[in-house]
Parts: sequence; C-alpha cells; structure tokens
Amino acid sequence: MLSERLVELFRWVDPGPESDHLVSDVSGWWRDPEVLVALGPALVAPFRSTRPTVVLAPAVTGLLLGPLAATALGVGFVPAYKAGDGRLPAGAVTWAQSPPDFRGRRVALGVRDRHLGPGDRVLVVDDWVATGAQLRALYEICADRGAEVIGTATAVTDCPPELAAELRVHGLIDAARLQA
Ligand SMILES: O=P(O)(O)OC[C@H]1O[C@H](OP(=O)(O)OP(=O)(O)O)[C@H](O)[C@@H]1O
Repeated sequence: MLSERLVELFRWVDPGPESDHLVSDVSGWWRDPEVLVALGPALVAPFRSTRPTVVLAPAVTGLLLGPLAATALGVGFVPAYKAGDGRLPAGAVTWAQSPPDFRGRRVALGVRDRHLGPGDRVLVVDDWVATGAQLRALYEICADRGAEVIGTATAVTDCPPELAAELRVHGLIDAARLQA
C-alpha cells in the first residue's frame, strides 16, 4: 500500500539551531520507482471531480511533487518561488508574504502573472502542511490573480483537522504515523 511505503521511506531531519521543528526529507520517495509512479495519481485522486485546470506548488520540494500531480491530471504546472532566490524578474510577478510558518519565518512567494489568471481552477500541491502559512500565501496569490483555489493535495498532513478542513487540505498520510 502506498501510504505504508511513504511512511517507511520518510525521514525527519533536525534543522539545527534554525528551528525546533523537524523538517521533512522525502528524498526516499524519489528513489523508489513504484512510489514515484504512484504519487501523482494518489495525490490528485480526491480532487479529480473538482476538475482542476492547473497545479501550483512552492519551491523547493513542491517543484518535484507538483509536476507529478500535474502529469496525473493532464494539466499544466506553475512554480511559486521564494523571494531572494533570484528566479523571478522584477515586475509581472504577484507576491504574497506568509504568516509565520513552522520555523516562525515569514516567507514571500511569487508567481509569474502570465502563468495564472481568471478562469484557472488551482490545485495546490506540497509535501507537507504544518501551520499552513505557505498555503495561505499561495491562496492569496490565486485570489489576487482572480484564480479559484480548489484545495491542497499534500503528502503529509502535520496540522490539526480543523486547519486541514479550513484550507481544504487532503493528505496521503498523517504525521502522527511518522517516527520522529
Ligand atoms: O505549513 P507551513 O508552516 O507553511 O510549513 C510547510 C512548508 O514548509 C516546507 O517548506 P520549506 O520552506 O521548508 O521548503 P522546502 O520545500 O525547501 O523544504 C514544506 O515544504 C511546506 O512548503
């Protein structure tokens, strides 16, 4: 079963003095060919009936997971980059700053305007959701661009059920199943 393999191959990493919260390491998922094939279809399954037209995901891990989900749906993929990594030009970019995330850090995420706009039905994809801070920034970008958010497909849900419901998050595995 996929969720059992995801649990088996998942690792938490201690980020050191940067944060008290462990950080996910999903590199084991990319190394396993059967998991790699199964991840995209499994992530999008709860959202198929809502007919997303595009997948949006944040750097860095979302850039790996997002295209798997987009390929499974047969739709395009939009990357959201973090401020300061030099990947987005000045202008023609919509930015949003997150509330404090699991590290207590506010993250500015940006999307090229030409890649997202009215009529888009957006499925957000990420590897895990903790405080939902980065999701809130992505949802704000979609609202600013006139695009509709369908919800978020995540591999690991590491947040209370009320928050998952509010942000329309569907996860493949609950963090409670993961060994610290
Ligand atoms: O729910 P939150 O508190 O917002 O935390 C979850 C976010 O944090 C991690 O990203 P990170 O910034 O560590 O980037 P990464 O993909 O490079 O690990 C993870 O990939 C999510 O995007």
